[in-house]
Amino acid sequence: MVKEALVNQLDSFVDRPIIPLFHVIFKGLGIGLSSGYLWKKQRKFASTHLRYFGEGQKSLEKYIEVECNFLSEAFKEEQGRPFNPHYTLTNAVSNIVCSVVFGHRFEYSDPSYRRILELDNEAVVLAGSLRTQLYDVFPGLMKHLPGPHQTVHANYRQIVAFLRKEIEKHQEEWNPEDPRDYIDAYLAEMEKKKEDPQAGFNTDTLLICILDLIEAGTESAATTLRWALVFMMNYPEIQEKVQAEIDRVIGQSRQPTMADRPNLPYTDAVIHETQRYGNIVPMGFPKMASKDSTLGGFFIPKLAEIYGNIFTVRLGKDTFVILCGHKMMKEALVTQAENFVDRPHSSIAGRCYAEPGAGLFMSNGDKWKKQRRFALSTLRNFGLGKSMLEQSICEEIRHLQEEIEREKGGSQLIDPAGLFNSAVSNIVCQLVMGKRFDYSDYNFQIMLKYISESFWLQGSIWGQLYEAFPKVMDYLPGPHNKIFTYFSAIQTFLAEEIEKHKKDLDPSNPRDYIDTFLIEMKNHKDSDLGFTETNLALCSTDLFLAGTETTATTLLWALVFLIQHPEIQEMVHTEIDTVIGRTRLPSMADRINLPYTDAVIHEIQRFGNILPINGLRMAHKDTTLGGCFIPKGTAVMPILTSVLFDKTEWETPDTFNPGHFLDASGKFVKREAFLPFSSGKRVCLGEGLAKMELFLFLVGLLQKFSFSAPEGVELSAEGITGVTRVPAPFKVCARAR
Ligand code: HEM
Repeated sequence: MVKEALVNQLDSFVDRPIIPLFHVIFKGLGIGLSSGYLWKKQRKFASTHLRYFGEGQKSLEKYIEVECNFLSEAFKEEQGRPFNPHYTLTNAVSNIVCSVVFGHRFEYSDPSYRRILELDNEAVVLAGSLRTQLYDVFPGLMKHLPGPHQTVHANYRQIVAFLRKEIEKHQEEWNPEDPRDYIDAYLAEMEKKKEDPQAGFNTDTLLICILDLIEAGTESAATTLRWALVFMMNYPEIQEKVQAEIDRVIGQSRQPTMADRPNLPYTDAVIHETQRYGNIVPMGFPKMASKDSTLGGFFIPKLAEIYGNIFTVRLGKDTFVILCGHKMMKEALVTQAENFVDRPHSSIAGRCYAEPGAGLFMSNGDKWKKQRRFALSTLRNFGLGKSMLEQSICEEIRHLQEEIEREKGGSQLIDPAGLFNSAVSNIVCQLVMGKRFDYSDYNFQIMLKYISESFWLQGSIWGQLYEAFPKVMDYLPGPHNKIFTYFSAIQTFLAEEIEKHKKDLDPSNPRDYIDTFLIEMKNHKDSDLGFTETNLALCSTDLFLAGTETTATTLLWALVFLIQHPEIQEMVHTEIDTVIGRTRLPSMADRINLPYTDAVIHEIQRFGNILPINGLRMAHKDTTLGGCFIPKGTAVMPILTSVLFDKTEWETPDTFNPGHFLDASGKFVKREAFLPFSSGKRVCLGEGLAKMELFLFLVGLLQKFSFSAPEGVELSAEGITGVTRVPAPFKVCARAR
């Protein structure tokens, strides 16, 4: 996996993320924590010049030979008594880098350099502690609080002041004709690179570069040598064999050289094993995905190419079994439907849903079965499959068309996200609350904003931190708290609607889901199947949330893809003109006569891939899947990306190609691996509704408008992934046809 990320995908994972603790001092400069162009230039300069002043020339070996003498003398002075070798060793190792960078070494007895080494060692140790890592999560807050992070910053400031003096001395004595060391060479490069400020050759970057070189060149090698001492003491027989080999090959009188290495295979093996077993940088340094290679989105399916279609991933304290590819998904969600029907515990849901096991999305067992069946039949009664719902959607299309006309004004530009959210949400509001909201309704708009933001927050690092450390996060400030504030505001919004419904409820004439539920409650006074008022608010919230974000996001992707492929948009226009014309509104009966448009809508859903990791599932009992034993209670992640982009199912998986859904004669064809709504017993409850909305809204919009990007703007298909994968915010030009 490490090879896959760092070697095979080296371009995707070359950058460093911003680590707030270090950013205060390093500011993205230098070599170790920089990214992009600056990193490339600084790294290239450093590797070339380290080679020039050391490697490849005799001088580095000479420096080390001299230092070895000093070190042996210092050890001898202890006369076999126990002593702490820490700082003598560290100073010796550090002197090698100092010779290359500053052109001189420091005496072991020099108190000022000893102090720098102590400060650095303390900073490195503290930086890895749990309390200091809190700084990375809450930098804004922690910078005002006492704690080890303050020591880390204070230590680095003293080290930086020390290094700045070295640079100033070099600047005073600088002779461009005779560069003595790394700093001199860098000063010359600063003169040369004046025209290229992005490369970052200035004294601030120099300072951080030498901090990087000194720190990395000191701590790491010195720590490895300390481990070597530990292992030699713990394994005296190995120490003896190394000594025997050295005695035989080099003897006691002359110093070693690199040319001796091939003749010391046992010693060489011991050094390698010391590095492996010492494991001094256990976590590596964090790398940042510079392209969209998200775990759930596209990276995990890549892993499937190496590990097969079923494997385990640990995220924090949680373990997930990952399922990839259409065949594995079918085996789990359809063939073994009963075994994988439940959802695992989620700390976020646990806090949101006041009643345990409430709602539609997260509930399990009999309660879920009953509530799902009730919701489906109620939605059917109020419209699905009936012209009533089609009429509501068509009425909403008229409102949407008017809003687009109003918003675009002279510039022709509209911001589609808010409009689509309002229009789509109004359909589910009709079904659940029996009413639609005006697009200018303040409260409604606030709810829509809360929905989008909480979907994003739940999938963000904040949501993930909450899932991993709920007890700690409960007490900490941060954006994760908004998830709960928003959820409870949405729930209150629905609870108020329920109160209103209770006042004018006519049991013989239910108007919507809320009315039907209130009536049903009377038949379930003694059951625990979730027919309570709290659960009504929670189920309504689920329908409102799931019914808004998903379909609106798919419509946004539709605009992105149709604008990126104007020839496809034109073919859809032509088909609609031929079959429906431009005056009457579309109906579901038209779908069969619009095979190309239908194929385009399916391809938008496939390529849009709006729920990349699907809903989580849990093994209901011990079972076997793909030959692997899955114990009861294991969380399972059926990755939808891996089905919608399955190389064995789609002719051109990585291309937007409506041809995936058309046969040679242009007829629409269904595809088994088309699973944006997932599959099995927990398949999306709103699939029928969503399909109807997507068809009617898209055809209604394309009948009236041609869409394009504003002059000079290229829309991106990269997407921002929270729980859903949404396009980055964009504006479009809507021209009336
Ligand atoms: C393009 C639009 C939509 C897409 C792509 C979509 C996709 C999904 C997916 C992938 C799941 C998880 C299924 C699983 O765990 O296997 C789901 C669940 C669900 N969806 Fe949708 N959905 C969409 C629209 C809607 C709409 C309009 C509604 C409103 C009625 C809705 C209501 C639900 C509910 C209530 C669940 C939970 C079902 C359960 O756990 O039993 N969805 N959806």
